[in-house]
Amino acid sequence: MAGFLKKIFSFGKKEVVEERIDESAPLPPIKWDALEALKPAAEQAVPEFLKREEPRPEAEAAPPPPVEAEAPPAPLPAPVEEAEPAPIISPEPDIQPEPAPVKEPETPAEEPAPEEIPAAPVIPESPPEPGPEEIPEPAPTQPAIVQTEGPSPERGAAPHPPAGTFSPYSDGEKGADRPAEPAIESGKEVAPTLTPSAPRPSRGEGEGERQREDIAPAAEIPPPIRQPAPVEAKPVVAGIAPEPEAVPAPHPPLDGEGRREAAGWGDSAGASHLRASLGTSPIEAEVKREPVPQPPPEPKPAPGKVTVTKKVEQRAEPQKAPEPAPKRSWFQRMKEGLARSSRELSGNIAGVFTKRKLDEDTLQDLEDVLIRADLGMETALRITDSLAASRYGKDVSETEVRAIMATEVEKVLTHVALPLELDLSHKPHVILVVGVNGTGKTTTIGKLAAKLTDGGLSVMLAAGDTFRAAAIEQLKIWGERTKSPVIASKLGADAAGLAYDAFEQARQAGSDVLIIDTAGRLQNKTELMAELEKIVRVLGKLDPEAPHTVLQTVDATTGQNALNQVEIFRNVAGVNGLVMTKLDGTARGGILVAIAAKHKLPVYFIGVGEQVDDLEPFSASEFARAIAGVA
Ligand SMILES: Nc1nc2c(ncn2[C@@H]2O[C@H](COP(=O)(O)OP(=O)(O)OP(=O)(O)O)[C@@H](O)[C@H]2O)c(=O)[nH]1
Repeated sequence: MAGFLKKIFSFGKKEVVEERIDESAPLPPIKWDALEALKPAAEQAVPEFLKREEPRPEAEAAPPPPVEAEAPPAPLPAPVEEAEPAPIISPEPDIQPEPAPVKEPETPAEEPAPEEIPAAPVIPESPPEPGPEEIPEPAPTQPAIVQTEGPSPERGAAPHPPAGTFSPYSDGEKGADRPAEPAIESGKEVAPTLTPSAPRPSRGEGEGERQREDIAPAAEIPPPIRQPAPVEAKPVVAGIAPEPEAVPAPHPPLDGEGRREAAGWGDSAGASHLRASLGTSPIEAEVKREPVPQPPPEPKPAPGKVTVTKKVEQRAEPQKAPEPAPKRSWFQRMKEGLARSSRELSGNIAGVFTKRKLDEDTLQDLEDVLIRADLGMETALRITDSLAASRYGKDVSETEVRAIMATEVEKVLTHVALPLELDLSHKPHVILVVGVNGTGKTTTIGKLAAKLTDGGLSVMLAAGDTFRAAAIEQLKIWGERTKSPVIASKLGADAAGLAYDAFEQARQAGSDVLIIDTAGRLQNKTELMAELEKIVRVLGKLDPEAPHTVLQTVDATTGQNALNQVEIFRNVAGVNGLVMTKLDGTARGGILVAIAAKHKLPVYFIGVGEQVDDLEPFSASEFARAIAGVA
């Protein structure tokens, strides 16, 4: 370098002296303060920078060129779209400038990311490299990933790591599919899924969206800031890294899969094609892992006993069937059925003898009470006479009156409380059952058949109630239950003819007993009663003594009308025995005493329920105590 001339002006002497500066001499220190003072504000050198920056906002035309040069990936939108018809690529350019580092926290599980960051630089070519380092298998995987990313021309334009890694990943398989594998192209599913805008929504759901969000702010960040880009690659890398099955990366695969599903790829054949063609089996593995639905938590065994085999199983506690309430005895049922009658009677008796000595008036009052209880005039007089004989003129308690009543009622009933006797010299012994509608004929037949069959007798049933189809079916049911053959005919058939046929068949079958049901009828219905008379007459043709037993069912709740019923049926059909039914209900049991006293007909059974074993032999004492309210 030439020497530096320094001119010194001497205003006094006007001498010009040229001194040659010694180059070797050290430069004097610059006095900045002095310079600043000397220079006018307009001449400041610093403004140059300011000027450069200011113009940017005004006319960015100037800056653009450098920007493009620096970050070609960003402006790529246009080229990207041209290169790839897929809409997926177009959005990518916007995303490239991502400042991913900020979002990374979203993918927490990816701790390895920081370590892999250094690998990021390699990413542009093969982003998944970090993965391979960790896992030996990655070799095949990397290429797959590369292809995926490769399709984005963005890379070619700009080696920017983030852009490259992102675009391929976001579009994922799609991008890779198209360019890389013909198989994919052939796949019908692939094309449709890629073309539609599906990828966008998928991104929104998946990683792509995150990246966008992250990127948006970063887009304006100057180039130097982009350096963190490699960091951005982390998520991508993480997503890819999991490809090797060994990598347990959780989140990234989710994104990938989410995209697939959103785009309609799912596990479809298209997806499989992609995998096969790309050889990204690891990715498959990842995708499969994540989607695997978590099995619903097994219900906790309830407190109690459990069985431990392969797993803990609740031991089903044997459901104890509710134990049927112990069946009350027939007497208890009868007693309860007669309770209303008994309470009413006892109350009335107590009312008669309250603070009163036994005299004619009290005896008359008692007689009225007993008659109103359906016991009948005869039975009432027996009771009052008995009471007067022993207690006349004395104080009498209600309890004493009830005791005397029980005794007298029993005396009345004892003569009728007889067991049913069957003369088996007659084959069959024919039992004709008659009664008013609904008094319990068919039910009583069933119960009786059960008793007889249980006793070893062969029984045949005849459905003589040809007026009601239900009655025929009802008897058949009883026949099945008691294993007794049932003779029946068409509805409306002649009942007498049926009875005759049944008798013959029973004879031929050698049955011990033939029980013939008849239609219910009111005793005042002359026609029906005539039919009943005809039945009896027809049976007598086969055996003059048949029917051997004529049972009349009497509803214990009927009241005084029962007396008339028995009267008529006895005259028409020759009733020679009674069955008092429904004594378990709200019975007016007193009528039984009246019937017994008047007609002196044997009472063979009482009905105390609807079940097969609810037919009990009649007991005078029990009935008397029950109706008198004596324990
Ligand atoms: N509580 C109770 N119900 C009875 C008893 N006997 C019969 N029944 C019921 O009374 C109803 C009439 O009984 P059935 O046997 O059909 O009377 P039925 O005399 O044959 O009737 P018809 O054929 O219409 O004349 C049915 O619901 C029976 O279950 C009994 O002793 N106690």
